[in-house]
Amino acid sequence: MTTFAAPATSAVRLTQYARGGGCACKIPPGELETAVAGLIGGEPSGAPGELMVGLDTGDDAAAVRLQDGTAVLATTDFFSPVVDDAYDWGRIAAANALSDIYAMGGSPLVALNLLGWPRTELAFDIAAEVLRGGIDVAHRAGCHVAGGHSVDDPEPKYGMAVTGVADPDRLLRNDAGRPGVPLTLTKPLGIGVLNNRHKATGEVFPHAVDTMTELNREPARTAVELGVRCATDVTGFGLLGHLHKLARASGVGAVVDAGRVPYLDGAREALADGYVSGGTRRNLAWVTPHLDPGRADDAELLLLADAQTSGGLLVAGEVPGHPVIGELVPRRPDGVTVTVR
Ligand SMILES: Nc1ncnc2c1ncn2[C@@H]1O[C@H](COP(=O)(O)OP(=O)(O)OP(=O)(O)O)[C@@H](O)[C@H]1O
Ligand SMILES: [Mg+2]
Repeated sequence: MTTFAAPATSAVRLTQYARGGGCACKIPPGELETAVAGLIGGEPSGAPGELMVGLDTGDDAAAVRLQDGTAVLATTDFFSPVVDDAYDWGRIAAANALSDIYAMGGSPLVALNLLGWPRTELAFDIAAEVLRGGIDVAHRAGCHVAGGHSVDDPEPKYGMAVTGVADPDRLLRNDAGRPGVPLTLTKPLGIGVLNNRHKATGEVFPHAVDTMTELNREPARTAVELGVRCATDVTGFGLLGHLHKLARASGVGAVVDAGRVPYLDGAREALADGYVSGGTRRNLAWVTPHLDPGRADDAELLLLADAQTSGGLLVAGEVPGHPVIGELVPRRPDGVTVTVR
């Protein structure tokens, strides 16, 4: 029998096992789009449902309309440790995976765990804590957890594949934005810089953990009830990256009022102290050719591009109780999709 010299749960700093962390470890948006470009197009013959949302718009989840008038949603997300605490990491990863279902206007139905674990380096009871966190959040969302898949992996990874349902006529799509509509953001930014500081120093930011474990269920439900048709969630590509994707898919432009964007306490200090992830810098570089920065300086732009993990919804419409941070406008002929003012 193999014996492990793995440290006890409380002694382990899980973020030290991750090269990146959370959604900041996503493949950069430009590289991802190049990699999946060849997958766009072909349709299977005899499929029992109609593909309403597929790869071409890079939306949050796939949507298939069944003949009974239901849309089935499918999405998956997993990443390396974003915080040191195993239970919190599990909760954050599950809230993040479920978020793509909410970002489409749906309700999660059943989730499967996806786990990568360095089994000779980290005790499996730590993985059990991660899974416990995930299940607790899924159950809070009213979602079954009914299986999964686990592999030996040099870097720990956790997430879920989630199936949900939605009304096909009331989806929140990322390509349904229209000029003149206000933009609402339902969680403050700054998760990326605080997580980066946590990884570097071990300081714990409970308010960031609270934000990341909060479900996007209520604002999504409210948006659907109010007749909103366009939204996405703000994750690894940052507000600027996800807004660029939404504006591009919708064929519109977008304006961000930088002074109205909310930030978590400590975010500006973390940025000033240099805790910026490579993912955030890549986000800004990717968006820059399509960005009119106005008078925003580099620090402001880095915060707006900060790679979020389990961030809020970016809704093309008003959601009571959450700040309006800009609006959609007509498309600009010069290729700029996002203007900061
Ligand atoms: N390996 C892959 N094969 C096919 N499609 C992929 C692959 N990786 C990502 N995609 C697709 O690319 C698009 C963008 O992915 P991305 O992960 O940024 O969006 P997302 O699912 O909204 O995730 P999140 O909200 O967690 O950032 C999605 O439509 C996704 O399904
Ligand atoms: Mg998403």
